[in-house]
Amino acid sequence: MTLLESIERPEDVKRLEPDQLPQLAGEIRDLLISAVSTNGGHLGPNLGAVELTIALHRVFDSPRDRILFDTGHQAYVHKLITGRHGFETLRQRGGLSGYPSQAESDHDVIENSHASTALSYADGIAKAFQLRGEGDRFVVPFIGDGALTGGMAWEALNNIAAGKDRRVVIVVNDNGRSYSPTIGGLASHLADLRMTRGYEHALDLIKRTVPKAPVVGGMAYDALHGIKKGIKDILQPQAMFEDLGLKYVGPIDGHDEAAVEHALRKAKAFGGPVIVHCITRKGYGYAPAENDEEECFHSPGLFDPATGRKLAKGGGPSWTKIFSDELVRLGAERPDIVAITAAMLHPTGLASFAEVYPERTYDVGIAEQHAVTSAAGLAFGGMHPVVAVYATFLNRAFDQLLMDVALHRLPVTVVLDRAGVTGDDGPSHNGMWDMSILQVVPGLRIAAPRDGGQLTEQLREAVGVNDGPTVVRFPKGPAGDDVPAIERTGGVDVLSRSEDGDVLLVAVGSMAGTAVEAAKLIGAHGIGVTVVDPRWVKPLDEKLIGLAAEHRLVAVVEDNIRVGGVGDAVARLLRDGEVDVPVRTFGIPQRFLDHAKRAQILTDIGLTPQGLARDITAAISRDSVLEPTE
Ligand SMILES: Cc1ncc(C[n+]2csc(CCOP(=O)(O)OP(=O)(O)O)c2C)c(N)n1
Ligand SMILES: CC(=O)[C@@H](O)[C@H](O)COP(=O)(O)O
Ligand SMILES: [Mg+2]
Repeated sequence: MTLLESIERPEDVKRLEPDQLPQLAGEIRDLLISAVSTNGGHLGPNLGAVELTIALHRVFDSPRDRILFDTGHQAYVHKLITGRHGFETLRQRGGLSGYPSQAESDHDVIENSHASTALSYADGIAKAFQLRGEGDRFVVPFIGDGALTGGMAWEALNNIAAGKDRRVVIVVNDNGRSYSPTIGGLASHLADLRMTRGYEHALDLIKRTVPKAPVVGGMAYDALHGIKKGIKDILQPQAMFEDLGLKYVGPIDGHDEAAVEHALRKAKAFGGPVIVHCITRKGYGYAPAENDEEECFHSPGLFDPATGRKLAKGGGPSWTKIFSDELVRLGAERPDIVAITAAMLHPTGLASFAEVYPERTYDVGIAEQHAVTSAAGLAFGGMHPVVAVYATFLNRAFDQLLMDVALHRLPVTVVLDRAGVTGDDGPSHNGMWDMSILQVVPGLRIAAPRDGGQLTEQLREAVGVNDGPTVVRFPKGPAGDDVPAIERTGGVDVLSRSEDGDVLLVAVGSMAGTAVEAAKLIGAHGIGVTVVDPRWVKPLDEKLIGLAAEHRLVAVVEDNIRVGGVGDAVARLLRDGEVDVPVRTFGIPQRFLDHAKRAQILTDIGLTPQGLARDITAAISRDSVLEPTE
C-alpha cells in the first residue's frame, strides 16, 4: 500500500513523520498527472499546491476549522487528503467534481468557481463563529495571486482587517500567474516580496547558525534580529498589508512543507487576521508543466504524461479561433479597436490580436467589472473596445454594462465565449444566463451567430455599431460546419421552409443545426416546420411577427435558460404585435447543472434533434392546434 492509499482523512496526514511527507507529495503528483492526462482538468494549479495543502491539513483541523479554496480549481490535493481518491472519474458525470463539492465532503465549502470570493466568505464565516461563541475556530481562505487581483478580494481584506480578534488566516498562493503572468500593481508588489525570498533564506541561515555560536551567539542573534526588522521594512514592502491592519508572514517557500507548517503555526498563534504569503511554482514537479510558458498546464486538456505532449482536440476550428482570426483582421482595418481581457488572453482568443497589436491589448487581471467600465472609458476616449470574457463571468459586470456603458450609449462590444452549456467545469461555469439578464439593458444589442461564417459576419456588424453596446455570444468547442440559409427576410435567415405552415421553429445561435435536424424528424410525421435564425436576438426583427402569423405554432430553441430568454422575448414580440399564435420555448431549465460533458447535458435537457422533435410534436398534439394527423 502506498502512503497516499493510507490517507482517508486529515488525521492520517497529521500522524505522518516529516520525513514521510516528500514521499506523500510525490505520490500525489504522480496521481494528479495521470488523472488529468486522461480526464482533463487543472494540473498546474494543483501541482503547485501540494505542499501547501498538506501543511494546511497538518496545522488546521478541518472541517472544524474551515479551509476555503478561492476559485476551487486547485482543490484536488485537498480532495485526496479528505479521502476522495476516485480521480479516474474526475469531471465525469456522477464522478468527482473538479471543484469543491459539499455533496462530496463536509470538508468542502465554496462550490462557485468564480474567482476572488474566498476572502468574503471567510469574513462572513469568521463573524458567524464569533457570534456563535465559536471564535476559537479558524477560517483559512486559500487564494491565488490571480484571484487577489479581483476587486472583491480587496473589499474583503478591508473588512477582515477590521476584525482584530477574528481568527482568519489568509494563505496567499503566489505563483506569479493566473493563466499568464499576473498583471498590475499588486502583482509587481507581490513580485517585490517574492524577490526578497533570498533575503529570507539568508536570514534563516543566520537563525540556524548564529545562536549556536559560543558565548556571543545569543546576543549577536538578537542584534541581527533587530537589524532584520529594520531591513525587512525596507526590503520587504509588505507594509501594504500591515497598513491595512493585517499581520503579514512571509514570503515563505511554498514547496518547503516544514517552512509552511512553521509559518502557519506562527500565524495561528497571532489569534487575529494574518496573511501568510507563500511562493510556489505553477506546475511544480512536472517539467512539461513548469516549462509551459503559455499557462503552466493550467488546464492542459488531454496529454501524454510521459512526454507532456498535449493531444489535439480535433473537430475543426473552434469558435474561439474563428473569433480570434477575425478580430486580427478587424484590427488592421480599424485602428480604434482595442481588446480587453480579464486574465484570460489565450483562453478567450485575444493572444493573436495582442501579438500584432500589443499596445492595443489590455489584460486587467481577474477584474471583469473593471474591464467593462475601463472599456467605457476607452469608448469615451474615442476607441471601440472589444471585451472578451467567458459568458458566466459577465454576470460579475452586469451593472457596469448597464450603467457605465449602456446608459451612456457607448460603442463597446462584449464577446462572450463559453456561452451556453459548458459542462465539465460544473454549475458556475455554464454560460446560461447572459441572454436573460441582458434582455433588460436598454439599447444593448445581442448577436447569437449560428456558425463560424455568421460569427465573422456578426462580429463585423457588432463593431460597426457606434451608438450603444453590442454582445456577440458563442459556445465552447469546435464551430462545426456552417448552416446555410435559403433566404434572408429582413434580418432573419430562413434555414428551411415548409409550405404546410404548421410550425415556425426559431433557432437561436448554435442551436440552428440541431433545429434543422429536428425539423426533418418532425416532417417525417407530416408536420411542416419552417426554421429561421434571427441572427440578432435583441432587438428581435419584427419580420418574425409576419412569419409567426403564417404558422400555427411558434417554437423557440436556445442554449440559455428559458426564463427570460429569447423565447420569452419572442412571445412578448408576438403579443405586442397582436399575433395570437401559441409559443413554446425550449432551453436550459431553471436549475444549476451538475458537471458532465456538454453533449450529455444537452441530451438530458432535450436540446438535441430527437429531443426537440419529440417535444415539439408533443406540443402540437397536446395543444391540438392542428387536426390530429393520421
Ligand atoms: C471571475 C472569474 N474570472 C475568470 C476566471 C477564470 N480563471 C480560472 S482560474 C484563473 C486563474 C487563477 O489564478 P490564481 O488565482 O493565481 O490561481 P492559480 O491558478 O495560479 O493557482 C482564472 C482567470 C474565474 N474562475 N473567475
Ligand atoms: C477554473 C476556470 O475558471 C477555468 O480555468 C475553466 O476551467 C475554463 O475552462 P475552459 O477554458 O476549458 O472552458
Ligand atoms: Mg496564480
